[in-house]
Amino acid sequence: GNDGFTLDSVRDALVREEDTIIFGLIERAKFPINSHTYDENCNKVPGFSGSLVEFVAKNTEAVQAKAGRYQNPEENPFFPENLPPSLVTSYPFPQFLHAGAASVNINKSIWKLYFHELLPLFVASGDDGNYAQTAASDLSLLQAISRRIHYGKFVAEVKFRQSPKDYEPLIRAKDKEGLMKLLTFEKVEEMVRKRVEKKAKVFGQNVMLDHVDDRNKKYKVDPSFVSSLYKKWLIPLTKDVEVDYLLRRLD
Ligand SMILES: C=C(O[C@@H]1C=C(C(=O)O)C=C[C@H]1O)C(=O)O
Repeated sequence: GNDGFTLDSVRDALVREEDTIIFGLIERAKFPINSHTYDENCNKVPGFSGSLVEFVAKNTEAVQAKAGRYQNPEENPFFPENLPPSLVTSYPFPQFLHAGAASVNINKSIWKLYFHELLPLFVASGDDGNYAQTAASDLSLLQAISRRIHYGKFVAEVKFRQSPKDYEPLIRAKDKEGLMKLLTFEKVEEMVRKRVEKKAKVFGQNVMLDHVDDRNKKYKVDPSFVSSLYKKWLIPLTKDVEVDYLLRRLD
């Protein structure tokens, strides 16, 4: 069977993940850039080589791995190297994806994209010393973004099962462009872009008790940044994951 996965259900999961991403952006934007978090020559941890954010991310992932986080095929670690095994009994997650799914992990590029391009676009300059808190909010936002993008595996599996006869020849021919075209729904993408801009306005407004604060509209993250984040990065990367997954689908 389909283990309850349908095109509607996977799209609903992506819609709900938008909330997590937008709240994650709002939470990270509470702090200024705090560049010492990312500089391996600052906040040195004895015995650890790397920046504070790497220290927090690797150690947090290790704890979460032991507690079973990566037993769920929706979750992909940023530092899979040397990750400890789960210490707990696994919940029987449905094995909906093809086995090749495990080798699709673009978190290294997501990590670089986030720190080099995205972060400076939505946080203020400055330093308030909250480096550990900053690293923790970076990681939870990165995890939400990564979950969204890698959910492309589920989207692709649903689409493949709906019309294998359309997908199989393109997969055999390794026709990436043809696959990209077949899995793309422009209308859906346009709705996503509009909805996340609206959510950024609703979630990021200042809530006043006795009046609507519409004189001095200042949102906690810029709604047009959120829509361009989806347009330029999150949607294209989700589709890249869909294509990568499909290319392995008949192995
Ligand atoms: C995720 C899907 O596949 C593609 C990617 C989309 C996205 O990343 O939001 C939206 C529509 C499709 O072009 C989908 O069809 O829902």
